[in-house]
Amino acid sequence: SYNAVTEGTGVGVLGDTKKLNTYYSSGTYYLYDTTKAMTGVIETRTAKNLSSLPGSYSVDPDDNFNATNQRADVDAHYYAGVVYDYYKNTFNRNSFDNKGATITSTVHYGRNYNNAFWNGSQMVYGDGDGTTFTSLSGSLDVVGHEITHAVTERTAGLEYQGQSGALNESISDTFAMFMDQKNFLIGEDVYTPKIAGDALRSLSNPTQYGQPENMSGYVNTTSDNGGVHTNSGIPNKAAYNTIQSIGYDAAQKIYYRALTVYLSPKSNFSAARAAMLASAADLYGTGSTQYNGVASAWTKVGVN
Ligand SMILES: Cc1cc(C(=O)NCC(F)(F)F)no1
Ligand SMILES: [Ca+2]
Ligand SMILES: [Ca+2]
Ligand SMILES: [Zn+2]
Repeated sequence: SYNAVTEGTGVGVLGDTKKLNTYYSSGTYYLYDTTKAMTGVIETRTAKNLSSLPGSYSVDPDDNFNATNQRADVDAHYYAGVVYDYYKNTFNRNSFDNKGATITSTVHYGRNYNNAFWNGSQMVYGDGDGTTFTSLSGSLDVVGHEITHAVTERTAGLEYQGQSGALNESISDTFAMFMDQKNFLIGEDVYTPKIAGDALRSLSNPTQYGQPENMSGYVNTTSDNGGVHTNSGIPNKAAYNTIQSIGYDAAQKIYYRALTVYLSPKSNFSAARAAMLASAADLYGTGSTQYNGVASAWTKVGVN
């Protein structure tokens, strides 16, 4: 038998059919995408509900990944490709390291695991418990959020605690919005599958899910690395304000330049405002509509 780049099909977490970039070798099809302009590949694996990583390749005998227990694998693979394409097509960034690193995703991690994370080397997704979450790879904004943690790690390196940690979280939520422009919600496709219309977080209305949306509401706590998933509501609202005032394209260019040129490990919210303004000045000039839109976006959330 021979090896070949193939195109398969799959059914995702929400029951939607999609085309997949797969690979044929010795009678088996793999979720192994060699079609991107990278030195590495996009590969998807399964932990088979145990917790050893990276687990074994997700495979299928006929290149139609339509079994119920393959749905999380299908979406992790498909959305990783969407995220790769977003960074390459929008900013000419070649994977999270800008050197074409392989993107490895592992699904079916643990049992009833209600979360997803970047572990420093790869993506990891739980199946959820069916009440709080369904399989977490089923949502582009979750996949975009997690892979953006890898980008942040290789660029600004924002320390994951306190204000820099909340900013780290907000960068991931914000780029998830840039990739998935249908709403300003995070996780709505996989959060509480039995309840319609809710989400894990909202960037337009952080308070709806218990997050502050102004510096006056900053939560000082020791839990969750100093409340990184709570205080992210403040820069998230600033990002929403920015998009509302200058649009997605200018906003994403400003955010990417801030992330890759101006932000650094200990940057706090005030440093973020300065980084965004410096980026807006570089790209559009001080006093430009974009510059002024950024300034007011952050002033409105109490960050100067
Ligand atoms: C509390 C809390 C929220 C998160 C979170 O955002 N996880 C990433 C996501 F992509 F799964 F949403 N983790 O702990
Ligand atoms: Ca969303
Ligand atoms: Ca829900
Ligand atoms: Zn995160």
